[in-house]
Amino acid sequence: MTSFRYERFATDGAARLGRLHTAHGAIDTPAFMPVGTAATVKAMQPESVAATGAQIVLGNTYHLMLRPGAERIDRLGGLHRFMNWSGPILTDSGGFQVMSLAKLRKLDENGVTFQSHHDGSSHHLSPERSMEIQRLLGADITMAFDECTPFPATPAQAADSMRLSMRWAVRSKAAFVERPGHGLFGIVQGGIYSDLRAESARALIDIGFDGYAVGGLAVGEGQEAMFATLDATVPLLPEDRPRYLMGVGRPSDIVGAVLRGIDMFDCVMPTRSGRTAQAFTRRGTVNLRNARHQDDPRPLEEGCACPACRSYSRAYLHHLIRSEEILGPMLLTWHNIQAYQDLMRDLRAAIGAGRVAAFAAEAAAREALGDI
Ligand SMILES: COC(=O)c1ccc(CCNc2nc3cc4nc(N)[nH]c(=O)c4cc3[nH]2)cc1
Repeated sequence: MTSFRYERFATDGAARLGRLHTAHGAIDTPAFMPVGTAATVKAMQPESVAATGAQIVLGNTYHLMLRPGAERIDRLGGLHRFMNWSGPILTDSGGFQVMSLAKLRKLDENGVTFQSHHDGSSHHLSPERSMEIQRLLGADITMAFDECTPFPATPAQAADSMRLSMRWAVRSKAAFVERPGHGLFGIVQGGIYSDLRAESARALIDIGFDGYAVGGLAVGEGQEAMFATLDATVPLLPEDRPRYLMGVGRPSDIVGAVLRGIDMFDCVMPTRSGRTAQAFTRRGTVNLRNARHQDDPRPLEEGCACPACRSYSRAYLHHLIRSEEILGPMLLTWHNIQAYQDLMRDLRAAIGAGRVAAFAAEAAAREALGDI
């Protein structure tokens, strides 16, 4: 039986090269998790997601509890079977999505009561119910039930919100059912305030988790404040456990966070942007709706191994987008997920070679070139 275990192979400054072992397989870190919110990485078949090199995907408690329902997925064999993904799955715990999507939310010490954004039906989430839902889904990595502190927040507001999340972290840990190869991650809160972040990190370490997420970021604070918060938070986290920065981000966000000791990421950007004709390349983003591509026979990105770059021209991708053909978002999504996985692969290689700072500078210089 696989035990949930993080191995660290090398460090380069604060950056780490590692591997996380779970019941459904191993994840090489630093890793990017494609977002599979409603039991699908939108516009991609699971075998295509695996072909990009992605080893773990993210699912959402909030969306799946509303539709099709956690008990239904459990009856059908769990989320891995349901979505035909045999690798590790991490599920977010629902608090963030409730606050960003649900209607008529009432938050109290016990949890959150809300109306579904689909049909207005009433629902409730608490640390205990969130742990039960993530167990029913069969998540390899369960996230503690927390409140993502809104931005901006005063120090007092951030402190109250963080301390609620810490009380919920205790209840999450108590309700989590330990199983071999399955882990529970705590989530650090505290807004952009270093002292609150330190208090939150200490509280979570005292409770004891299999991994530590940095939450409450990528909420509009900007890259500078995000990096400053990481500088104040990550050094306080145990070195022998994975660190996960939730909801991040653009390539430059990911590179900067890896340099600060983050091991795991998730973001809707590559998938959502792929559906709006935005392609990520090493020379920055490319808007394929732009007429400048209509006669361009070149691939989107030289050297990229994805189907879009191997078999099609920019002119064809532009045509698909303009024609609103379904193949357009499919190919661009695949490319973007491939581009993110290639970035993580390059970061892992650079850390292993002790040259991650040089790699970061080269990547920033390439991105600054802009597309040609
Ligand atoms: C095209 O790209 C986009 O539309 C797009 C939208 C949102 C984000 C930011 C997502 N940010 C974010 N996700 C998050 C998820 C979180 N989950 C929990 N449990 N706790 C948190 O504290 C938390 C913070 C987050 N911050 C990034 C990109």
